[in-house]
Amino acid sequence: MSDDVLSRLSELLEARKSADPASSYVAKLYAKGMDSILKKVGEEATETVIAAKGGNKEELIYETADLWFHTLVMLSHAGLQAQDVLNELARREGLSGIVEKASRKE
Ligand SMILES: N=c1c2ncn([C@@H]3O[C@H](COP(=O)(O)OP(=O)(O)OP(=O)(O)O)[C@@H](O)[C@H]3O)c2ncn1[C@@H]1O[C@H](COP(=O)(O)O)[C@@H](O)[C@H]1O
Repeated sequence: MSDDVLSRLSELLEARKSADPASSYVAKLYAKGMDSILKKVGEEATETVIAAKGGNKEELIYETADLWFHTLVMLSHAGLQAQDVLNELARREGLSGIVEKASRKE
């Protein structure tokens, strides 16, 4: 598979589905279930907003990484991967290209 960070992390999150919750943070989250994962996503989203308001770029990067990571765990628990979201963004990019071309013709 591809060697980018998101792909590697997606593979790791998939592998953690059969890992021991005692030795893995991700396996522990899976064992707690979707509601607990969503609670973490909500907390990390709030911490990201607070960091953005605070204006410290390092804090914002750190909290956004926490948020992205927990949304990846959420997707994985739902049977999805980062690539599914990247595909949707690519589809929208394609759509905006079509809209741009159409508006240039007008
Ligand atoms: N990228 C991450 C990552 N980002 C954040 N976190 C964890 O997410 C948690 C963030 O939650 P908080 O800041 O609220 O800290 P906390 O109080 O310890 O969290 P809670 O106990 O309240 O859930 C911390 O425990 C971090 O360690 C991560 N844990 C794991 N990964 C990746 O996932 C891989 C698999 O991890 P394990 O399953 O632990 O092997 C690792 O190799 C990493 O690549």
